[in-house]
Amino acid sequence: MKIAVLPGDGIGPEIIAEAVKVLEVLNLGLEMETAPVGGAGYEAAGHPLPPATLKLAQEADAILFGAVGDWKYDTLDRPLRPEQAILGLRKALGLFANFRPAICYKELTHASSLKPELVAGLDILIIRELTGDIYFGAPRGRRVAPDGHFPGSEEAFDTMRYSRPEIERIAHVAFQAAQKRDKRVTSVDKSNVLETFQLWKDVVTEVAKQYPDVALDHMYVDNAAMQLVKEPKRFDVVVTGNMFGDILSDEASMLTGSIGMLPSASLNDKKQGLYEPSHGSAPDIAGKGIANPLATILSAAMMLRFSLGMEEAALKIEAAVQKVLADGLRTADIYSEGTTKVSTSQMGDAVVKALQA
Ligand SMILES: NC(=O)c1ccc[n+]([C@@H]2O[C@H](COP(=O)([O-])OP(=O)(O)OC[C@H]3O[C@@H](n4cnc5c(N)ncnc54)[C@H](O)[C@@H]3O)[C@@H](O)[C@H]2O)c1
Ligand SMILES: CC(C)[C@H](C(=O)O)[C@@H](O)C(=O)O
Ligand SMILES: [Mg+2]
Repeated sequence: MKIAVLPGDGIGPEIIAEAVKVLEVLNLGLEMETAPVGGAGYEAAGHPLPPATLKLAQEADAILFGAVGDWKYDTLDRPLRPEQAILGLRKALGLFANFRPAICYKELTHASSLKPELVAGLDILIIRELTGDIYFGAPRGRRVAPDGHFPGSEEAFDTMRYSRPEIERIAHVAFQAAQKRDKRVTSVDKSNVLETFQLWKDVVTEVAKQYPDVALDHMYVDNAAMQLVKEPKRFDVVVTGNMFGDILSDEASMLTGSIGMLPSASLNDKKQGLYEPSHGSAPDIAGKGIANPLATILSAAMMLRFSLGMEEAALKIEAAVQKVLADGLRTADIYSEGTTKVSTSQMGDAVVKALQA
């Protein structure tokens, strides 16, 4: 099995190093090859997604991705910005289904932003459509007023769009995921305002008829943002569009204790997948050795499960993460009194040790 390892920028290389350590100790015979991406790709080859990196990703069975981006690239035009690398990979590989599980480990109920009783036992699966919506809709661009005189008259625009097949396939993914869980799907939209999400709601409702064993409800995104912090356990599977899913998954991460705990899997219809933490490159803490590597380590577990068919090894990693938390080890983002603060690499080492025990 060949894995493309793309560390990226900021804390990307720090957290990926820990996930690689964990995979190596399991001795699974994985062939891991590293390539630059994002700002690192721009520095190495003049493009955030260098052709050689894209080729490696296309040929791999799975991709383990860190994060891309840094404030210093904010002045670059869109095609050259580091973030285009992850968007380009998602599009090129057809990774339309993004799984972002928000699970609150019992050891972290006190690290959550909510009262412990609201998050105890929390297990939500956010399914975010990942290759459509306003992220990829055309046309998009900027327009200068014909007179060209007033900078203030410049206009910028993006297009929010979904086609019926795009909504159908993500709805099927959500209902099938719910069948293996608590059999409840909440479809999050903004159909009271947007044409795009009226179609979304109609299509999800139609697809639901094929899954009579799954209960479907619909919720507007503004209400969903509120319900997530009021009563998060009312949700089982949440299915939504690209942009709403981006925002709601960051919000949901704080129910689990930290954005550093939220893994993700982005899948196409061939089981090829890209696995990355839901967070970004965190330039504010990069190089300090304090980033939480657990979201990346848990993403590696998802990789073993979904793309490589190694369920047993995935379960081992998840159990090892639980063990280090039960032993009281915490990176700064999930630290609380009475626990032991550890660095990024100490956390990775502890997971390795738990796997060797
Ligand atoms: N998939 C990706 O590669 C991805 C995802 C999100 C953001 N980004 C990019 O990352 C850069 C920074 O964006 P941002 O600051 O808005 O979001 P971010 O997720 O990088 O950071 C937000 C906050 O969370 C903290 N944080 C994030 N990950 C952490 C971890 N593992 N452990 C501890 N704390 C952690 C950061 O220190 C910061 O305070 C931008 O260039 C953005 O575009 C990339
Ligand atoms: C970096 C950015 C393009 C990306 C997104 O918006 O999808 C990120 O926020 C994420 O959640 O993976
Ligand atoms: Mg995001």
